[in-house]
Amino acid sequence: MQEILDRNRPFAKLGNTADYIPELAYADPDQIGLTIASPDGKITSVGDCETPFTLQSISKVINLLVAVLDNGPDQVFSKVGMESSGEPFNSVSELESKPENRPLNPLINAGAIAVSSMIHGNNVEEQYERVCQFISGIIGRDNLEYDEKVFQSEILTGDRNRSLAYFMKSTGVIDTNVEKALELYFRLCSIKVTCSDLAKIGLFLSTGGRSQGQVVHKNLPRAVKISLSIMLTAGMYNESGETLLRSGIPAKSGVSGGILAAPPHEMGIGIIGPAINGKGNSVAGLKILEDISSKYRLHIFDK
Ligand SMILES: NC(=O)CC[C@H](N)C(=O)O
Repeated sequence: MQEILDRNRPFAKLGNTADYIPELAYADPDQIGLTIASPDGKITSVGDCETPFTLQSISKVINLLVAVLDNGPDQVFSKVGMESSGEPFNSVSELESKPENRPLNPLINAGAIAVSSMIHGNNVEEQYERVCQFISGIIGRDNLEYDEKVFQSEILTGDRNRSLAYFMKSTGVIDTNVEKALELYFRLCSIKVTCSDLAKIGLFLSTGGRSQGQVVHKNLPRAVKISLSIMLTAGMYNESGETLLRSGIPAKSGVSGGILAAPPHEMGIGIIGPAINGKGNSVAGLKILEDISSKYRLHIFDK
């Protein structure tokens, strides 16, 4: 693992920290960390895995799981599609051109905002707490919090997301209060995690939704299967096809530079590298994922 990390460290120089969310620009572009969680419970980390970062779009996977458990897949996918995307993650034109204006999938911004709005709860606080409890149950710590500065930064500058959300309200995809839906979405994107948290979530997904060997909700295996399928085809936005070719692992990126990966039945992987490329994916992180895939023969078509 150390060798893979060191070999790929220089790739960070080819990327930049996200600056469209101003607060994210302060991250250290040279931070690189990697954690693997094995099915026997062993957690192995190399590099800078202590510094927390915000979940950003990785939260979209969790939100999808909770929304599917809350509403059932039929209801969720009556509002949001399940296709992969050739457009940037915050594309407006794509949303406008789709039949019934349904977002293409739950992992692009429009789809994720719509999915968040379907999470049960009487108010944003309750919805947020339910998602946090879900994550806490997986990672085994209940002191989760969100980064207030990143959250405020997104609230202040998130007009592209706001326009996606208001458009979806106008077409009936969102049928709750738009500002509340956005507040929840931004809060969930701002939850602070570490590489080992991501690796534990990855392990949970790769084992079909088990925590300590137990399936904690009878509908989880189905919800996990749905999430992994969409991560495989759309988890890296308009770089998902190339990532599928190179790594072949269900994975989800975030603009803070995190990558969550879940090779089925194998392990959970958490990676951080805040220097991202133009498609919003960690440059060194993608390289590390590819090397791990080849080292441990994790490509789904290697089997
Ligand atoms: N790709 C991402 O991580 C995007 C998430 C970010 N919070 C946004 O909405 O723009």
